Amino acid sequence: MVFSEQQVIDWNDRVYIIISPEDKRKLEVWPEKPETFREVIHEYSVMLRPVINNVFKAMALSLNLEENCFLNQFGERGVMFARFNYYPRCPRPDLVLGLKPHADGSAITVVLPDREVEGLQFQRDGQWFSVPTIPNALLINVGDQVEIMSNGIFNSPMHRAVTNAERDRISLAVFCTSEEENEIGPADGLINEERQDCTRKSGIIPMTYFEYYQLGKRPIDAVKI
Ligand SMILES: O=C(O)CCC(=O)C(=O)O
Ligand SMILES: [Fe+2]
Repeated sequence: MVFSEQQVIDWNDRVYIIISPEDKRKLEVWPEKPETFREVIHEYSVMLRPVINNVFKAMALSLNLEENCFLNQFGERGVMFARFNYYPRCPRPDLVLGLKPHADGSAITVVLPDREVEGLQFQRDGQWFSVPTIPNALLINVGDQVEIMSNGIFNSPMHRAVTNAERDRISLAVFCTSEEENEIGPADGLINEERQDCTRKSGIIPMTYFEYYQLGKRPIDAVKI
């Protein structure tokens, strides 16, 4: 999305569509080719649901919380936004990023990274670490909504995609974002004397998200107290 002339453009082409719930799909903008696209993406979205449910439950249990507390905030009709990223090889990888540093605005993001070409990096203690390629593995990333639901215990990490001069790279990121009507807040049991509520109750508005992204800011900072 282009908001200003000064904006630094990311080195990637993308298709960005809602894949679930089914009645939110805008099929008129879905690619028609390859011909199997719709069927495969439908199957993928159906099969992701139990994976997502299990991840939310495991996260809640790991904090000794009621198993459905994150899942309920996500909702039966939590939305899956799919972003198909294509990063062409780039003549100046020293100057150009595929995706600028950002944290995801989702609850969790399920990434199907390129099978062979590395490019995704996460930041820790000011340093960037590359995610190794593991064919057919899914990478689950915590987004801002889970940082809020877990009252800051699970961090939504900064990450970026770098470019390279030799090979094109592709990835599919599915942003699992709570049902629009649901207000996100820290789960019961996570607010106590030691750990006060660290965010205002809110969902994160997608338009604000992309504006913040271009400015290199984290939208979650807008809801922090
Ligand atoms: O290209 C990747 O591996 C990750 C993409 C990503 O972080 C995103 O689309 O938000
Ligand atoms: Fe991301």
